[in-house]
Amino acid sequence: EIQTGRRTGGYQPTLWDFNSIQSFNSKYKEDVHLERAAALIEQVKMLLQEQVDDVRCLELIDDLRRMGISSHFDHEIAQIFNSKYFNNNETGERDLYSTALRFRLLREHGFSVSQEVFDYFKNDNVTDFNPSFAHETKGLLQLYEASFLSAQGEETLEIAREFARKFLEKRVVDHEIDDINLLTSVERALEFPTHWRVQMPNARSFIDAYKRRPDMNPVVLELAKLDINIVQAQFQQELKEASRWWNSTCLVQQLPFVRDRIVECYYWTTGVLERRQHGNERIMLTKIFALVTTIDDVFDIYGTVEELQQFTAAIQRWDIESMNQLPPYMQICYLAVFNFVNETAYDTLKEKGFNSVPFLRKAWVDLVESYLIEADWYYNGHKPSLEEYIENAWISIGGIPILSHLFFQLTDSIEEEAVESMHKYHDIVRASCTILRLPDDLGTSLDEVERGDVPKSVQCYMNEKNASEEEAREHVRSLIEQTWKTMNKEMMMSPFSKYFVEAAANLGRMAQCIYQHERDGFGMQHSLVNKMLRGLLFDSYE
Ligand SMILES: CC1(C)[C@@H]2CC[C@@]1(C)[C@@H](OP(=O)([O-])OP(=O)([O-])[O-])C2
Ligand SMILES: [Mg+2]
Ligand SMILES: [Mg+2]
Ligand SMILES: [Mg+2]
Ligand SMILES: [Mg+2]
Ligand SMILES: [Mg+2]
Repeated sequence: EIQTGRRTGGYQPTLWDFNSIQSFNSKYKEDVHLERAAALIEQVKMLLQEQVDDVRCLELIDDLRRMGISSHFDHEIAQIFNSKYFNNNETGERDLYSTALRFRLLREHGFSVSQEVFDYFKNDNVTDFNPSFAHETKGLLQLYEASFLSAQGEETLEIAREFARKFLEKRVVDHEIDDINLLTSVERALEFPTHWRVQMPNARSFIDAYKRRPDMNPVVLELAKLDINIVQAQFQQELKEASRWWNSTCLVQQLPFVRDRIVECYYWTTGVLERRQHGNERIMLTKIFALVTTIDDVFDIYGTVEELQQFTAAIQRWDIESMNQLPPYMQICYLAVFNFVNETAYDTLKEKGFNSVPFLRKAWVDLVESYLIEADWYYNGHKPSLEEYIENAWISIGGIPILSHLFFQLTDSIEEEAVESMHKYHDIVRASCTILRLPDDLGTSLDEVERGDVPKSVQCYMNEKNASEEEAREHVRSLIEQTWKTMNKEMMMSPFSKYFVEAAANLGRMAQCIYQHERDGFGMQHSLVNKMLRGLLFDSYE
């Protein structure tokens, strides 16, 4: 029923208070560890350059990324991919495993290699893959992984995914995979394909798997174990700074109903911005996540319709005088956003000579307008169709200000044309926000609808199609898969900086990570996600 008056979100307090966050420490800040890591990095560079067998080289590159250390080797890896040898399409080999591995890594590195490399493995009337490959577990696994790099209309990759999934699942069920490491890799891929996995939050579990492999390289393993501890020490420093900012805003004290989740906000950024040098960007992004969470809760839980209309009007006007008409709890929200935007815009103007205020302002206005639409729907008991809902909800998830701020942070020389293209909302923005929105609905909408919120994608589909919840969830999962095809195409074509495109893809990936198993790893602090979070931020890797 429609509850009026002040509600609560039913969220638990934070698991880590200010003092516990400030007390985290790591011995891996010391030079002795940094020097050892530097020496190991040089040895792995040699390893990369010595690899004459290109499949072994591809496997090493894949392993380095999954263990979270490939950013040390960007230059060496780029050299390898740009060498003619790797780039030729008419590869002689007729081996499913190496063809699929090469295809995935080339596409992941921005080469739009054609799906036709798989034609050889299809049956005569090209409607499916040749069943003679159905017993090659390693080849099937790489074919399955490669299929997630598909853009719309790439029929062969569509067929590849179904073919590989069918036979991999069969081999798992029939216990036909004797190699425990291969079985682990297959189960891991069937749960989440590599292409959908963020790097740092998954690194620890992959290092665990790597050290059990007979073909693991001890130098690579030592570097991976040392490096994840070194990066943990860096992440802790960044988290402490973000926590000091959050504490100084006093938003938690003044708005006790909002989610106090600064650690989870910071954790999110370790998936979005995976490069060591982007520490300041992670701290800025943490602030955005915290502000979006706060305002989302004001609209979803606490504000009356009149107050929400006033807040929206004040943001639309974007002048400091507008604060006066707002109730006190909204004044502090307003000023927190206003100050944050102007502070980041100041940096962009100072460092890059570009005035980002009009674009950042538009991003925040678009967000609160979408919140107001949802609030109106809720208070009027409106049940939108799935299409009507998504048309607004890809905006109300908060990805637009996130990506707008990231655009200015991650673009070195800012061109007016690229800024306009980004802010008309380029397809890559909508794809990223949609892959952020849909897993969020799968993870949070049951709690949200129970406490009182607008029907979300799952509920809209159930209402519209008179479908069961499981049918609705399956449909939403298929929408995520479809949206990834748009994201894949945009990643290959987009005119934006490599780091921005990477962050846009990772923003959605991290939602899939936070809401894995369709539970709320953010608001409700789901234990599985919390274990991964502690493993990356707090517990050293021994
Ligand atoms: C960072 C976020 C993705 C953004 C702010 C907090 C979130 C975890 C999510 O919160 P939620 O309440 O689920 O958003 P919505 O469903 O109310 O739009 C929206
Ligand atoms: Mg909400
Ligand atoms: Mg909301
Ligand atoms: Mg809402
Ligand atoms: Mg939600
Ligand atoms: Mg919600």
